[in-house]
Amino acid sequence: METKVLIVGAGPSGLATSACLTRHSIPHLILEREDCYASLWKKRTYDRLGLHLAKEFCFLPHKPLPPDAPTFMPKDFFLKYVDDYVSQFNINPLYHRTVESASLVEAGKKWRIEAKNKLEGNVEVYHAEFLVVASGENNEGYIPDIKGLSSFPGEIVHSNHFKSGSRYKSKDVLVIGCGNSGMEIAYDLKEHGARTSIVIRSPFHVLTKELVHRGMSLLNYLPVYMVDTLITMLARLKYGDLTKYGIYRPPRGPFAHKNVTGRSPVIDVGTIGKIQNGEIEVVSEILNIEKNNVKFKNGTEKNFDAIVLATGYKSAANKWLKDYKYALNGDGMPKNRMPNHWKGEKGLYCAGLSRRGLFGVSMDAEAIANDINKVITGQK
Ligand SMILES: Cc1cc2nc3c(=O)[nH]c(=O)nc-3n(C[C@H](O)[C@H](O)[C@H](O)COP(=O)(O)OP(=O)(O)OC[C@H]3O[C@@H](n4cnc5c(N)ncnc54)[C@H](O)[C@@H]3O)c2cc1C
Ligand SMILES: NC(=O)C1=CN([C@@H]2O[C@H](COP(=O)(O)OP(=O)(O)OC[C@H]3O[C@@H](n4cnc5c(N)ncnc54)[C@H](OP(=O)(O)O)[C@@H]3O)[C@@H](O)[C@H]2O)C=CC1
Ligand SMILES: O=C(O)C(=O)Cc1c[nH]c2ccccc12
Repeated sequence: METKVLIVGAGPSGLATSACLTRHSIPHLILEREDCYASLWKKRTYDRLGLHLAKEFCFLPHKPLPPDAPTFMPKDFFLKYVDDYVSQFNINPLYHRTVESASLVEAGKKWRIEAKNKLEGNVEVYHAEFLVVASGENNEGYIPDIKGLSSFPGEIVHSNHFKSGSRYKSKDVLVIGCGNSGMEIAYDLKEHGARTSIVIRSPFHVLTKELVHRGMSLLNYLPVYMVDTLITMLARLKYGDLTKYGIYRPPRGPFAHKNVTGRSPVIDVGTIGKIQNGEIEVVSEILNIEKNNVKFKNGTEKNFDAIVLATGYKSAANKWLKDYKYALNGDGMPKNRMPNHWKGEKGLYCAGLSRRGLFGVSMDAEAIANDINKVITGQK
């Protein structure tokens, strides 16, 4: 099948790019491996997830949020907005299509895309002038190489399959990873009566969602270092010294740290209080696992019934994008630096790979559609 633009993935990035292309009347197709759009949000997030960022940073292009949107939206409120977005822009992804390869053909003028149709069991071939990678920076769970992990006889679940702590009442559960997923899952486990421990091995910032909101608003007027100084000071006042729990702040401030490393500050949902009052135990880096027994670098050891790997994600675009070098590096992330990270060569683009959440998604989608429109109209 021939199309002008082919978009891989019907998450917020693919949907936003589709809406922006439609506004330029540019024909396109979206291929999605699942049976629905926004599959990360619908199928691979835990029940209690709500948006950590305020509503002014969490909408898609050309459609404001409804006036009754709360400052911090619950997941279902955001998903209802996405439903309305899809209807308004009449977006019709082709579902059950897993893109398995994409390469340049016809002397570098076209992209040839192969997708497995999971319903029919056959491979479909598409040709497009422009290819947009919108398969997500959270595409695959990252599973670290931890010595002895495979000997663990209990349940091991990655955070993208974790739904709720309700199944773990009175169990000893170890959460590995203390990003936003690990910290919130630890809280959820404790709320459901699990005896919960969390591995903390590197420094990170702890803020409230209100502090992040205030910081992001101030960034419109003040330089990053000033906002960082102010927000870190307010966070210190709120949380006090957390080093006795093994929680250290990185040398850079929270927004500079996000800009440089892509790592978000932990937006506390109540986990810190549970760590401070001893309900959740902090443990150090893992030395090795032997059956149910986990040994930690500080010499302690403990038996666990289940492990949650909240160890982060990776982009898996390089697995299918054979000619990735025109836009991505070896990790499947943009090779160009901001603000031109979304633009590759030979008609290749990437949306939603800049670690800037939905705000970044919207900016990429608009930039990509405008650029494709410029190329097409320039060609005429
Ligand atoms: C737990 C969690 C909470 C988050 N909360 C927030 C938040 O509150 N605010 C915020 O701004 N950001 C948040 N984010 C960041 C999140 O990445 C973005 O909100 C958003 O989902 C990115 O959209 P996307 O379309 O780029 O990627 P995704 O939402 O991951 O969508 C990618 C789509 O591509 C499909 N796909 C992948 N590979 C293929 C293939 N080979 N063939 C066909 N289809 C494919 C997938 O099935 C998926 O539907 C959160 C992320 C996680 C993991
Ligand atoms: N409500 C919301 O808005 C939410 C947003 N998110 C966002 O989704 C994205 C993904 O977050 P998340 O899933 O937390 O992933 P992150 O990549 O942010 O965090 C991964 C964590 O795993 C740790 N880790 C990795 N390997 C090991 C190991 N071998 N041993 C011990 N620890 C290890 C990392 O520690 P180290 O630093 O030492 O490598 C880090 O603490 C982020 O941008 C996050 O902000 C997530 C949840 C909720
Ligand atoms: O939810 C995330 O991790 C995001 O990537 C969203 C985001 C973009 N910029 C930020 C600054 C501070 C905290 C979260 C984010």
